[in-house]
Amino acid sequence: MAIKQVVYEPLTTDTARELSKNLQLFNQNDQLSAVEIGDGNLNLVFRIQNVINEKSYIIKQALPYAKVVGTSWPLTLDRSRIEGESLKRTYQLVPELTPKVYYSDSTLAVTVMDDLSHLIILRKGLIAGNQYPKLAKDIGIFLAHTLFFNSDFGLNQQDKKIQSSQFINPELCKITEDLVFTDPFFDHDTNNIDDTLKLFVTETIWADPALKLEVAKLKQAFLTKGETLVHGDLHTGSIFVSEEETIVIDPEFAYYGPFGFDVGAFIANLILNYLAQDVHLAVQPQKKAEFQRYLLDVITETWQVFEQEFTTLWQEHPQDAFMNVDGYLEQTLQTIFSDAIGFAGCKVIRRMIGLAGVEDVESITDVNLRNQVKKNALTLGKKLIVQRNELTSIQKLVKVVSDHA
Ligand SMILES: Nc1ncnc2c1ncn2[C@@H]1O[C@H](COP(=O)(O)OP(=O)(O)O)[C@@H](O)[C@H]1O
Ligand SMILES: CSC[C@H]1O[C@H](OP(=O)(O)O)[C@H](O)[C@@H]1O
Repeated sequence: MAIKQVVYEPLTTDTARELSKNLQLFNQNDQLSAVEIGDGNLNLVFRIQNVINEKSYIIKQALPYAKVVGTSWPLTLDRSRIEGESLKRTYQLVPELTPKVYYSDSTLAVTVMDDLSHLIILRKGLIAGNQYPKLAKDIGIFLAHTLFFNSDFGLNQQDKKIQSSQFINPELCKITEDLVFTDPFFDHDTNNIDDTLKLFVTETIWADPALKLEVAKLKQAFLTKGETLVHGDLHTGSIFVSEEETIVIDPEFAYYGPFGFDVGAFIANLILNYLAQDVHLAVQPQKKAEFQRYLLDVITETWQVFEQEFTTLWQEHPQDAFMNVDGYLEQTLQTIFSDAIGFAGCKVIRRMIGLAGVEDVESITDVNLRNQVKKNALTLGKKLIVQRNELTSIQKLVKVVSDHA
């Protein structure tokens, strides 16, 4: 094993290659290639590969600032520790859906994990119009097992308190509090709004007090509901897929938060792809209808699998004396569902007008067509937030999406 690094410094391809040899991931004489492949908003990601036998690893390193903005936005390196610890905990619960961590160092802020380059990032796969038959089942299972077994329902309640203290993540939570729950709902300078969309945003979002009241409640839930260890950023860019595999990466926003948060993030990003397909597949109406149907089926099946699996875990692994009380499970699931819809609405809106848009929509080059998708998303996001307590079944949610024009 390597001698522990005592000073932080950002890796280069050369030092990343050297680190992988020091960690004995490879033999000293192996010829290695090293490439920085990070395309996310925050971190460096190096792929190190033996050029002869093609064995490879990923070294992810946090930078002391937010890469998308630059050094003017300092950011804690502790997010790397959180990500490593979250991946390890998740691997205990759902190993087939999580990359294995081989090494982590909180000083150097690195996590060494499986290379998943044989898979594709879900967002890219969906933009290309690909369907993934295992996706809904896998994410439903992922959500049920991680959310249940890290909560007071499925984890010894003393152990849960101790575990929650390892996932205090104030700086990354603040990013979400600002970028998801606050800035998009005001005329804030972090927002990224085309001039031609500003009037619509002003009238539809910023001037709607009823919407703001509901967002305030959802933000309060994010701030105070320490129910379970959530991934914290479960968008379609955080999921690797193929026809056979689904692997969830990038839990640096993990913290003890509301059950519905990850469910809502996943649904929101499927909805954004759904709306963007109005443009991407405009010239193939039949394929568009079929693909959008597929996306709605993924939303439906994910929730149904989550609900069934959560119910089974609740019945088979209860940690609380009240869990066999009539109606408790049903009420818990209903609250998770309405929270999830509200969070989904906030996430849809933030990706349309806040910092850090999504490729599904930003890749639409015609500004008028892009704005039309954004307007649809903003009004649908609003509906989800305001109507979340009336949308009491997955069928009702899917109908709101498919009826939305
Ligand atoms: N384990 C991995 N295997 C292969 N590629 C990866 C892996 N982890 C990350 N990547 C690549 O790096 C990109 C950014 O990774 P991500 O964890 O999302 O970084 P960030 O935290 O900056 O968003 C991913 O979109 C993917 O292309
Ligand atoms: C300044 S961070 C913006 C945004 O980036 C994160 O996503 P990712 O790193 O996975 O692309 C997260 O969603 C943050 O809200």
